[in-house]
Amino acid sequence: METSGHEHVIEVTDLRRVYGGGFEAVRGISFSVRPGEIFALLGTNGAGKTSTVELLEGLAQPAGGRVRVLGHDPYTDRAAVRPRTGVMLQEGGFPSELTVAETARMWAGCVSGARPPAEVLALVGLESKAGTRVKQLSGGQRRRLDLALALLGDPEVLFLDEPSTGLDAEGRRATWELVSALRDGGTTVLLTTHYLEEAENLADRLAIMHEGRIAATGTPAEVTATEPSRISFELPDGYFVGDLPPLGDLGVTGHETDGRTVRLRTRELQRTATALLVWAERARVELHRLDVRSASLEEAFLNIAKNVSAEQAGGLTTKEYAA
Ligand SMILES: Nc1ncnc2c1ncn2[C@@H]1O[C@H](COP(=O)(O)OP(=O)(O)OP(=O)(O)O)[C@@H](O)[C@H]1O
Repeated sequence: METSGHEHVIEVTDLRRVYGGGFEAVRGISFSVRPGEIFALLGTNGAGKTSTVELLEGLAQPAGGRVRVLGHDPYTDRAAVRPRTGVMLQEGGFPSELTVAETARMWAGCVSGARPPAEVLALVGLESKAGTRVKQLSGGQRRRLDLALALLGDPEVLFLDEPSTGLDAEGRRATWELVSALRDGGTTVLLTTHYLEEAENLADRLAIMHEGRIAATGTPAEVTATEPSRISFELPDGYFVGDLPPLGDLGVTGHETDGRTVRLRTRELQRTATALLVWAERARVELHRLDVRSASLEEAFLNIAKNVSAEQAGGLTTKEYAA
């Protein structure tokens, strides 16, 4: 892919966005997206995801910092960037009286070298709705039409703002498969989402935004690894926590008990679980209701949001985990 000699398709450096009333929605964020990568911006409501994506799409000028898409400034060099990008906004806002096919044809007229409208409608599974008026589509079908239109120009870079909001589970999975297939074909994708499962399933790398800043970034596994794994089990009859091997020696970083149930936190899941099972084997006891699991992206997300808020409440600046 030709990226004007740039290794990254999207480069964001110390980006800031300030709205009319002086509100700073994006407070100096940096990240980059490599060719053929799916990068997800996650965040709480009002975190600044849409404000950021609009800057990447060249819809507004940053208050500070720098954006490059395919090596160009998307705002001042819009003519160079726009034909090579596809954009799916949160609200498509199409004339509701037109049919799906008419909408796709109208949109294709605005795109140079557009793919046949029927082809993109088939890609998103809307071919049977070609003759249906847009106002008669369900919310999920409208989202799929938005996606079809973003694909008309066969873009090198695709911006998807909450692509699966309003879709049912099947529609969401179909969208994930399509976006993955586009990535496998070389398209670079930047998406925003509220769905942690979506980021976990789709994203090669992600950034978690909170109150205008990036609180964590990396692969889903790297971000998840910031949280400890958990092991829980029921103490065997006649045993107490003090009968277990010294928990510190097992790599346990914290524990709590609730009646007979013991919950351990560890950053060395395999070592802790193995030591615990070896102990149980030697003691000839069964650990009932044993549950061993890595942290989920959801736990990492909730804790990051909580910790950042707590730091800010304490007057500290947000910790940047950004790589
Ligand atoms: N035009 C505007 N004028 C003033 N403030 C705005 C404007 N647009 C957005 N904001 C504020 O900027 C902040 C970030 O909004 P943004 O829409 O970027 O967040 P988001 O992460 O996309 O949220 P959501 O997940 O709810 O869509 C919010 O506090 C919002 O109220």
